Amino acid sequence: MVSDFVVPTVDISAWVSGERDEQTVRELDLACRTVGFVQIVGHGVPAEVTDGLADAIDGFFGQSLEAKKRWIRPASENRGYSPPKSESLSYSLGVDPVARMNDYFEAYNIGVGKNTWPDEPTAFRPQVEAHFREARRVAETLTSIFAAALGVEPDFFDRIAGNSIDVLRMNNYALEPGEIEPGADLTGMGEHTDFGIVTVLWADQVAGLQVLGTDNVWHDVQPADGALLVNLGDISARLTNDVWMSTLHRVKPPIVGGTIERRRSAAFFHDGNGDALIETLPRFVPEGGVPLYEPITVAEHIAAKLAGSREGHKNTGAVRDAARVLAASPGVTR
Ligand SMILES: O=C(O)CCC(=O)C(=O)O
Ligand SMILES: [Fe+2]
Repeated sequence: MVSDFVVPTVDISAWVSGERDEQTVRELDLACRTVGFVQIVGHGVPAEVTDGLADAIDGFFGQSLEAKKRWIRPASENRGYSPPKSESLSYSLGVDPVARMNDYFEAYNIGVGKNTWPDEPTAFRPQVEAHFREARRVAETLTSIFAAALGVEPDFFDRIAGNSIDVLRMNNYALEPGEIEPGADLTGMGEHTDFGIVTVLWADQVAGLQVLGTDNVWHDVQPADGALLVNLGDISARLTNDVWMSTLHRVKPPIVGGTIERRRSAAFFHDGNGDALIETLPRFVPEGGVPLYEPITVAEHIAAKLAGSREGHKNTGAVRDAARVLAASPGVTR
């Protein structure tokens, strides 16, 4: 099948240098309306910072499972280490994964507020913090462009996200050849939408990330050289009555000759202030119509989604997302 699915590339260098360029606003708005994923270039993140992040990820996940398990925290904290198969992201949508707790990604979460830092590797904390600062700067540059695109006051996102409960989730997708059953339908991370305003994703160029297009087909997506992949989350869809897309995605690395190639990513979630009330912007509600979503605070929305993915019960509030997953042709890619 010939597909015209493309993740657009937008250069934000003008906004990074403080210039409110209109062309950038139009390009980003179009990407948000039609795909919900965008390749961001001109973001200004120094190569040393990205290299440091990759080093930190390699150093931490390269340790034994026993060593890593020392950094497990209670699920309610959303911090520290999550071993493989401890979360099932499709539960955040109310969709049963084929087998419960099937996702084999392992992760390490840090974020604003109190954190747990591993003692090894010793450079982990400064390397990860340097990337966290850069990712937050990029997210805030993006929300300035969003404000222009949405026709809201320039300080709109400062008000709903000036004290944002940002989280960085570093993911490692790796299975030893012996751990792979022949014919198994393995999922690195189950299908889900992100919860917040916007996600700034660093990933290496190993295949695995798939994005559900409006054609209902899963498409492979890799970051372009030097680009950060950015996608919208549910809060942006709620603000715009689904005019901006919180696009479904998953990680399903190809199995070649009984092995998968190890893959790494780091997702920075810019979610908004916990107590910010998210209501659809009036200009996105059709004349005489009602918004698709009820007002909700950021904290309430995230709690409902996390309860689904980490504690193993379905999120019954996610009926609309679940319908999209079930409508997609399973496993079909370009
Ligand atoms: O590993 C990836 O590329 C995607 C990760 C992701 O979707 C997430 O952490 O929410
Ligand atoms: Fe995601």
